[in-house]
Amino acid sequence: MKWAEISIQTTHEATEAVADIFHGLGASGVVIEDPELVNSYKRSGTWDYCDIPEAEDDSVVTVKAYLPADDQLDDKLRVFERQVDELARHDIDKGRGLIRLREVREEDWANAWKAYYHPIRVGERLVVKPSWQEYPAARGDVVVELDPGMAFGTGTHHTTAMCLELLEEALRPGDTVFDVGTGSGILAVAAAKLGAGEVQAVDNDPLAVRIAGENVAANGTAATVTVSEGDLLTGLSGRADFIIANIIADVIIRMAPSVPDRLKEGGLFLAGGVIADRLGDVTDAIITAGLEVEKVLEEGGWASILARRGDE
Ligand SMILES: C[S@@+](CC[C@H](N)C(=O)[O-])C[C@H]1O[C@@H](n2cnc3c(N)ncnc32)[C@H](O)[C@@H]1O
Repeated sequence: MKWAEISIQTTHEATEAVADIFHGLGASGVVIEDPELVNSYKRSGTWDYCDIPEAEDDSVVTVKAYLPADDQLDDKLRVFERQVDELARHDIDKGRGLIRLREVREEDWANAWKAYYHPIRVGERLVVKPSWQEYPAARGDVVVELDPGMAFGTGTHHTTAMCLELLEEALRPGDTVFDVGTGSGILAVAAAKLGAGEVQAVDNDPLAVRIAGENVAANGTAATVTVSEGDLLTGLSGRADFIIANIIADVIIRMAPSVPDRLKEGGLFLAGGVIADRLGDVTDAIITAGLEVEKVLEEGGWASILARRGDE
């Protein structure tokens, strides 16, 4: 089968929205090439090997997707261009917006994203590594082995990394955790490995549910983590000590009012996926819902918020 690789040069801010547009067009794979992340990992020395050259302008992110090169391709391209232009209506800057098209063989793209994925250390103890790479674990390391496939969440994105850091810092052994928008399952698996007693993970994308289930099993955490398809907190049972939602600002704002009722007294809410410009809106929504903001992390234009439900 012939495939078309469509790539667009865009901004950090527009990356997720562009990836969503590609997914909406039925893309079988979306690859995000973020030179800022690559450069920061190369400089930090956490990658043992990397054949990606250092980028001169690390503000330009390339998002690539793969679509069948069939008679619907032209129509899909037109829809893609229109939807990217419409991002401006949501105050999202598409940046250069340069779109390229090339034909590729299936075997080329199926593994394209792997070049960008190496073991990384997050926080004090967590190490996230792809299954095909060896990592000699040091004493005390908590290793999460992860093949994200086409689901979001390798740990290299700022939002995931900050959530992992805050999770490691604040999770208590035995906690019940809800992971809303689990993607690859990375935070759910990390929570289980950090000692959570029970993790209920949910995503509204069936592909993510399948991939998260595979990662949960591959990490030997299936006794602790359940993964199901669902919208936000609906479908999750009981109350949690720790609710994580690494999604996007608008979705967090939408779910905030229902969070306190689903948290035990003193429980924590960790919200990620918030672009820095929307931090104020999201913290307002969290405070209005009745939670106390305890900590905010900001990195690479993204923010994560840790908030607590006080005692009654
Ligand atoms: C940015 S990814 C985060 C993935 C992973 N938790 C991480 O931290 O890397 C957000 C995920 O939220 C899911 N999502 C978006 N809206 C949702 C909703 N209303 N209910 C459940 N999941 C949702 C998406 O499908 C996607 O997998």
